[in-house]
Amino acid sequence: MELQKTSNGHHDLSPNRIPENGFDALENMTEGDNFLPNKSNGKIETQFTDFEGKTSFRMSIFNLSNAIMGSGILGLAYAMANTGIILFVILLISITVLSAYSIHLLLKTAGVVGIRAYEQLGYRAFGPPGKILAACIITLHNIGAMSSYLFIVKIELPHIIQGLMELPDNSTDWFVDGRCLIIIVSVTVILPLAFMKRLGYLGYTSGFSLTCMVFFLISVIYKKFVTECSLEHSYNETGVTESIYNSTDDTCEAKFITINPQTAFTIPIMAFAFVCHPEVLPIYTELKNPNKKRMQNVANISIMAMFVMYLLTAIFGYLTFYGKVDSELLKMYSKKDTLMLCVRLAVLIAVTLTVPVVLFPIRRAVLQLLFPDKPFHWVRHISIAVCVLFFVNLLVIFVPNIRDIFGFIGATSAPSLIFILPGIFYICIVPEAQEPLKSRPKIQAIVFVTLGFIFMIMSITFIIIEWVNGKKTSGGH
Ligand SMILES: NC(=O)C[C@H](N)C(=O)O
Repeated sequence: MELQKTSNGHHDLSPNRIPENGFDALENMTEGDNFLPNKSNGKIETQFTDFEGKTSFRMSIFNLSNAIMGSGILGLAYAMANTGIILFVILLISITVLSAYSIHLLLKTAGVVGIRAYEQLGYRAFGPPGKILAACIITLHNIGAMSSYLFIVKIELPHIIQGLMELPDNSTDWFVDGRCLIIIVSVTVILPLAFMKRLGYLGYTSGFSLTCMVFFLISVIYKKFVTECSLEHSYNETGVTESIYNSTDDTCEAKFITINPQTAFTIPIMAFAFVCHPEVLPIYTELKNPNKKRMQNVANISIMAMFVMYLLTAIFGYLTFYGKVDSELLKMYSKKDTLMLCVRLAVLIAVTLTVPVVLFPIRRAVLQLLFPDKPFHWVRHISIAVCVLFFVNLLVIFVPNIRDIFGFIGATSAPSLIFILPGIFYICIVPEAQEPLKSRPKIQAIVFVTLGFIFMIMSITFIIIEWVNGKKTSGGH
């Protein structure tokens, strides 16, 4: 689709010129595009004319909640075991509030310039390097998130099939080989959903994915009440159930505050669990009757709902297994238990249905980097999805441990996406005339960015120390 060029060579996106297919216009959008500055109350607000969204408020909440909710939830009980209940609650509340504030910064910045693409905000702030940086961080982060989801499929699906078919644990058939199974799931479920032209179409699968997670939460709560601590059984690698507690151990006691070497992973795990920022602007682009307040409401409702689910899962998961809880909560439940078999299946469905949502921003980033001026084309749309999924499949086949993914991504790209980039974009893009550098919102944003850097440096340092020590104590394995 051709957009009319203005006299200065930029695309004209004025309301009189709303293209028939706004989505193409968004894909076509280049750095020099004009938007409509609209001065009201002395503030420069820009109307979005790039794309006329059709996704309802409710579907947008489902999509954003689905983007937030993923494998991060499985690591939260482990985080609580390594911080204690009080410290965990304080940290979780802080990350929730900061995450919502970060979305406020993103939406406000997008409103000022009239662009609803993370990479384009990078461009407005720092030119081409800013755009490349934003695209790379989004790609890195979302590939990490997708890998962690497929990792769960690789580990859990064989157990479910073995349990349902009552096969012995040492069976070597191809249909209980996690590597084959992720390829089958990728081709039959994920790829068709990833081929959808719009994120809005995934609202129904996102709603279903959230329902599966609610079932998971209810089961975790139920298990806490039917499991006696001293009789608790843990599923181990050989499939033999065994008591995980001994009388000299105090692991049946809940700790209120704990600090140990694994505490280093807490902030990265929580930060990872709340990342949804690459999906916020694409969801905003497709929202019906978009304005900042409406999108902020979508974000606040989604974040609050996920906060409640995260808190309950962490508390009840921790109070079931206490200090022995694994970094992947599901590993703690017996695989002979039919209820937990269904729960595993539900989590697996939930994370599988999240993969296409997380893939959308990667494709957008790749398109913005490699084909910035090209109109929408099915071949590009499909081939990027195929390549990304192929790469992620390869990665998952070689990933050693899910905790390392949480730790690494949580420590690097998560603070960048939540704190550093939205804050820096806000400071650079919102004009001095509208908000001077010494105004309260700008100072807040500066503090926010500084906090992000502190989190990032602290987490990376702790994790490196933990890895080095861990290697030493385990004889380098
Ligand atoms: N969307 C993401 O990047 C990760 C997601 N917040 C999770 O917990 O898995």
